[in-house]
Amino acid sequence: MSEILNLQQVAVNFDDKSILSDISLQLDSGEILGLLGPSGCGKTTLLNTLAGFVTLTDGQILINGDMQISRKRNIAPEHRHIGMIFQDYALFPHLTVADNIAFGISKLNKSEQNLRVNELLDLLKLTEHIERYPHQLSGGQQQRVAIARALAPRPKLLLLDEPFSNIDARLRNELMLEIRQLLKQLGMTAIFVTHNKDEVFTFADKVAVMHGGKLLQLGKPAEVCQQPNCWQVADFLQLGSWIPYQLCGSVLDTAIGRLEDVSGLPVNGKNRFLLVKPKDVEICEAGGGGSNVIVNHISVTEQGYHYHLASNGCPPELAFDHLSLYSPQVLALGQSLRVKIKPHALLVFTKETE
Ligand SMILES: Nc1ncnc2c1ncn2[C@@H]1O[C@H](COP(=O)(O)OP(=O)(O)OP(=O)(O)O)[C@@H](O)[C@H]1O
Repeated sequence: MSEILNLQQVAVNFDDKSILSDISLQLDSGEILGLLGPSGCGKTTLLNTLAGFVTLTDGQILINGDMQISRKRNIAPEHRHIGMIFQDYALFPHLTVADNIAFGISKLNKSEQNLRVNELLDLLKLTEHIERYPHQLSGGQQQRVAIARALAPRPKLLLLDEPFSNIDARLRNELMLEIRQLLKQLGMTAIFVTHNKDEVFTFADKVAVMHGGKLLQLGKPAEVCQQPNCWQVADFLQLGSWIPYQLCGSVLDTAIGRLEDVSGLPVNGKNRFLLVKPKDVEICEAGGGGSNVIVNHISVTEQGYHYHLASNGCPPELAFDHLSLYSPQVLALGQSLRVKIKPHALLVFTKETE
């Protein structure tokens, strides 16, 4: 597979304030990258920098192996061969579906324009709406028009800023799968921004998790989920609950039990937390000792009951107030019980607390 995009130590400042720093990533032809991170971490700024709406402060961007962009060598957005789809689709309200799609290809002769528009109408199942205006379309149909418009100039790379945020939750999954299939069919390379980790796992081949203007981790969704490389990634992806621990030699103590022979962990100190995935917590059979947690919230989910547990009767330095447990077992609010951690696949981080 050929490389379409290569970012090397990209940095962007606004008014001398660092917004993006040291961003390096590569994307091969046909790959879909999901850019994930908390609000304000710089996702949209990164898309705008790639599209050419924001100027680089440092580093370089290489598009399709031959277009080199740096602070000294800027290339105008219209010459970058990049298509962009905005969160609100930004369709022209006074143009029909066909004219919206043809907007970026006005330099082609009329018959070529018509050929391309018709191809895209067909591909995106919009043919019956050809004469409609944006306000006469549903959110999903407007999104398809925006995609068709961005694809019309045959870009090398497609950028999508929160493409599913305006879509009804019930339709979202269906639409995501449909658009993913379409991009794959076209062999299109794409980067999309989202806050929603579930979207990334449905739509992306690769995930990039950002925080504070930096790229923290880049990898396949399953890799990032199973091996987050720092607490911010684990925290943002809500991979589990954080509980404090103390380490004494190779014995790790928590409010819900002791784990033996855990060698190679960071030495004891402040702000040491164990990431406990819900599947790694189990309820002890009766007679397994006194209670160590209390149920302080219950919700119903497709996977059974979701309980929030708080520690009960442990030293203050090991206390926690939120441990997730999914179970088909019926427990009452305020009920005390005993749980333990299954001693495998432990993830331990130094988590900075406010
Ligand atoms: N034109 C600008 N001038 C100055 N600061 C800006 C400008 N645009 C964005 N910022 C700042 O840059 C930071 C990153 O913003 P950006 O919109 O890229 O984040 P984001 O991750 O896309 O956020 P969200 O998920 O909320 O859309 C924020 O602190 C924002 O206030």
